[in-house]
Amino acid sequence: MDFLHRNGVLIIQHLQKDYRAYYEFLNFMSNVGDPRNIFSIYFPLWFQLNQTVGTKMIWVAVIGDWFNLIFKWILFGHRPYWWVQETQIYPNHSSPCLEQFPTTCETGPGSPSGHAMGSSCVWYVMVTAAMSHAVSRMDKFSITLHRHACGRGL
Ligand SMILES: O=P(O)(O)OC[C@H]1O[C@@H](O)[C@H](O)[C@@H](O)[C@@H]1O
Repeated sequence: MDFLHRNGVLIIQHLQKDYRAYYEFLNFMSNVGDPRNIFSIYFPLWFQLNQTVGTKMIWVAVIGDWFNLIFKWILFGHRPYWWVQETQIYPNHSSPCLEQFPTTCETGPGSPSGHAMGSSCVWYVMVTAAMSHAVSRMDKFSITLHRHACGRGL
């Protein structure tokens, strides 16, 4: 497990150091995808616009959270922020410094991340809904164009 945690810490350091310029964007994406928004914003909103997407949202929240809970019970993984303080693999107090954010300040087991699982599900449902909406509009537009062209004898 130490091997996994060590590599996880390296990835976090890489993201926090080399992608600092994208902080606002990544934070925005993370906040928009926050699963807690499903119940208060996305489900009521999507259910009005499209019942299928609204229902998908609520299932994603329920099934996603359930899976996350089961995986957390099984793995019971450390969070990188406390693991770097507790592990013995960094000699002479050379443990890396990881930046924390309000969403990462959680006390329960950290692996797998509920936030990562939930946000990717939210984004998946929203992006696929937007894409199928765009495709159906394009289809309608091309049918109208085709009819128009046929009507003019082109
Ligand atoms: O398991 P993780 O990654 O700490 O994420 C859990 C948290 O993820 C957040 O997105 C949710 O809003 C919180 O309610 C939840 O506790």
